[in-house]
Amino acid sequence: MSGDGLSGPVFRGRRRGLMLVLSSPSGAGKTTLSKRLISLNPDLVLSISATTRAPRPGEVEGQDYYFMTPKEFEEKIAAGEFFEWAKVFDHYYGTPKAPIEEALDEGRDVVFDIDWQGARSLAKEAPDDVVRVFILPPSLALLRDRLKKRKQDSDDIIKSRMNRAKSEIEHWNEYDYVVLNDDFSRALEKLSEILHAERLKRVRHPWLEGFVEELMKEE
Ligand SMILES: Nc1ncnc2c1ncn2[C@@H]1O[C@H](COP(=O)(O)OP(=O)(O)OP(=O)(O)O)[C@@H](O)[C@H]1O
Ligand SMILES: Nc1nc2c(ncn2[C@@H]2O[C@H](COP(=O)(O)O)[C@@H](O)[C@H]2O)c(=O)[nH]1
Repeated sequence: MSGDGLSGPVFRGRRRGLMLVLSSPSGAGKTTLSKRLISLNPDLVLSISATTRAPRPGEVEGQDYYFMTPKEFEEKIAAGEFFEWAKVFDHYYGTPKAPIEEALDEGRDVVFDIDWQGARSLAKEAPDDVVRVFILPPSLALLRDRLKKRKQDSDDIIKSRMNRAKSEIEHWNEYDYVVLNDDFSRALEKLSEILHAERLKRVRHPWLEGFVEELMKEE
């Protein structure tokens, strides 16, 4: 795990990966932030969610989402294939379990772009591994502007996302960190700092116990 300061060649691979969960009202910038964070951190992978909503222009199957019908989604729920799932804006969204478990076991960190329901479920499922960050927009007026300028949703969809913004923001204090995405570079820098500090946490380095035990045997 490069870049965490505790993982020279001797310790490489001994840290368990962490789950960096980003939530925000729609349009606050979590997708853009998570993609930039990943481009700066090769050890970081994005959790690709499944959804029953239609693809937006330019969205690619398997890169942005796994797009599926409600029937396919419900079959996967029944088969226990999701780490968590929720209904957001009247569509199903869910986190496939297998790729996440594989990445964490390999000691890789995973970023999640999910709503407050998903964040709550993941924190319950894996309290030691989850780090929750809430992204706030500078104002609701600027949030609406960003959704409009993104040019990917109809006016009706933008309206329904704005209607839901306050009920997402209401959950801000369930999160470990809150980042205000006013200036993009500054928000990205704060997110990077959170990631790097969290990587250093004692609990993420189980090898330390054995290391200190050996250290204490020395005269
Ligand atoms: N700090 C910023 N200043 C101005 N525009 C921004 C900033 N951060 C992101 N944006 C722009 O705002 C729009 C919405 O960002 P993004 O799609 O990342 O939001 P999101 O939170 O992932 O939304 P959704 O939940 O709908 O997927 C994009 O066009 C993005 O380029
Ligand atoms: N609980 C989950 N929420 C998810 C997941 N994937 C995405 N989302 C959230 O849904 C809304 C809408 O996303 P959009 O791509 O249609 O704009 C947004 O808040 C996402 O964070 C998931 O797997 N689980």
